[in-house]
Amino acid sequence: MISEVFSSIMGEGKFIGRRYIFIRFKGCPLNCIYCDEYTKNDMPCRVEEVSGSGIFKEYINTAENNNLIEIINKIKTPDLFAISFTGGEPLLYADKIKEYSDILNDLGHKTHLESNGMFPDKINYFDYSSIDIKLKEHFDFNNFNSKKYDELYNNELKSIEKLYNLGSDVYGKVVIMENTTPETVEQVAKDLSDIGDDIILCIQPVSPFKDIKSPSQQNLLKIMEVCGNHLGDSVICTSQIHKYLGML
Ligand SMILES: C[S@@+](CC[C@H](N)C(=O)[O-])C[C@H]1O[C@@H](n2cnc3c(N)ncnc32)[C@H](O)[C@@H]1O
Ligand SMILES: Nc1nc2[nH]cc(C(=O)O)c2c(=O)[nH]1
Ligand code: SF4
Ligand SMILES: [Mg+2]
Repeated sequence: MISEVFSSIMGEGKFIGRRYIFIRFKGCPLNCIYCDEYTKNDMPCRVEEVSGSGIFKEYINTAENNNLIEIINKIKTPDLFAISFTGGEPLLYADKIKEYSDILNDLGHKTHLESNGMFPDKINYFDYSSIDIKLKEHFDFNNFNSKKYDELYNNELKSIEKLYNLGSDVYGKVVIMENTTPETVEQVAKDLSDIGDDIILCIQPVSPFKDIKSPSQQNLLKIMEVCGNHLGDSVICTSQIHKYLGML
């Protein structure tokens, strides 16, 4: 179920720079061509021994609440902002994560969901939530047809709306690549603004991955501007700072 637990700086999205504990869950039904975590799905579970040390101990099973909660108590730090449930796709384990997040909230911690939004029916309340809005170009279209994509996109909007209505501090994130067009992302911004014009859209230039390249400065800025037509200044560029810092 869990592939790793570690403490680091939030490297993406609206809360970039904040101290987090990340709980990464295994497995994902999607296969985004840029995904930098896909290979972790078949790793044995590893848990950081000392907060931020990057020194891990392998565990066979952290599925028990007391074990995971114990681990969090051991690696939490005074600057801890929130605990992220990520993956893979964490909502594959929605019931278990609901249990964990209720315990963590009772212990005074904030929770953060990092999800691809494909399971709106599995959405529960999280203090913070990031829904990664996928674009058609994020998939190898040999196994991802237009009908399947439209269903995914609509589910992502439903997940954002559900989290918004639950009172979660929810934001959208969209990875843009070298050839992503402003029109494509503008549609995302328009659809988000129909849910709530105070929802932040994070434009995340892809970190180079295999032969996938980042967008030019001009393209990035053009994309942000057209999104601003719908979301005003609720548009921010966030690129994976943990990679620049050489951190997990
Ligand atoms: C690994 S996914 C796990 C959570 C969830 N499945 C999702 O897609 O949001 C976490 C985030 O990593 C980001 N990501 C993965 N690979 C990336 C890359 N090469 N460049 C930029 N962001 C990337 C995506 O924005 C994604 O939201
Ligand atoms: N530092 C750091 N920040 C992150 N924000 C989202 C991440 C993810 O993989 O879900 C991530 C990650 O893997 N590392
Ligand atoms: S949905 Fe998230 S975990 Fe799954 S392949 Fe895409 S980026 Fe990776
Ligand atoms: Mg990551």
